[in-house]
Amino acid sequence: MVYTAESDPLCYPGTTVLRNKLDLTDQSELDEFETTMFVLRSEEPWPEGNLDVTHYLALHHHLFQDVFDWGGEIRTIRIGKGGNWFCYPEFIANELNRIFQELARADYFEGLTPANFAAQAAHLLAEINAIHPFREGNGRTQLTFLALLARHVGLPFNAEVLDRERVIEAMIESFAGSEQPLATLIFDIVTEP
Ligand SMILES: Nc1ncnc2c1ncn2[C@@H]1O[C@H](COP(=O)(O)OP(=O)(O)OP(=O)(O)O)[C@@H](O)[C@H]1O
Repeated sequence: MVYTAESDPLCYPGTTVLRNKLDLTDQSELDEFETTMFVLRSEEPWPEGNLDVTHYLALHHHLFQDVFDWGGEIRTIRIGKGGNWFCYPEFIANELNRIFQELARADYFEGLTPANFAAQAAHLLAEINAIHPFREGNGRTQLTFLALLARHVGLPFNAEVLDRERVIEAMIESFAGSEQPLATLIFDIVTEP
């Protein structure tokens, strides 16, 4: 996805194409490579972990290890999308720790009704999106982590509900302070069709 970014050492000079392991300098070729590898890696078993920051970073590393050298690493430049600036890099580690401590304190959403799970998971995802820890691959890591959480609490994860436009709209609304569309989307994902 195209970002508002400062001059970016992770890109090939004079372009907005991220340096990658195949040295593809054409954005559409990189997109295709990224998608292929993401799909392959997401069909493999995901890294084991404790639903904490380390686990979240390991998940991103797993999904993007074939494409970028910095899979699982926190970004170091400021980025935004559509006029929304995400967390400044110097605060990302602390913010991630804070939000994942909240998740632990909430017992990883165990034992909640689907509606309550959806509301709490919407808040978690909205926070993680506002932090946007990685230079790329945030949306896909968010949704993979949501699938992990649903599995952890024994709820289904109906991936066919994931309409791209609906996800992005709900995320943008959550950034603006309204988490309800995201909660409704997650409710639809974790309840049987
Ligand atoms: N204007 C915006 N404000 C806040 N969040 C946004 C905005 N536009 C998109 N997003 C969210 O940012 C995330 C996408 O981030 P990023 O591009 O790093 O992830 P990706 O996995 O590479 O891409 P995608 O999720 O689009 O496949 C998604 O959760 C998306 O909903």
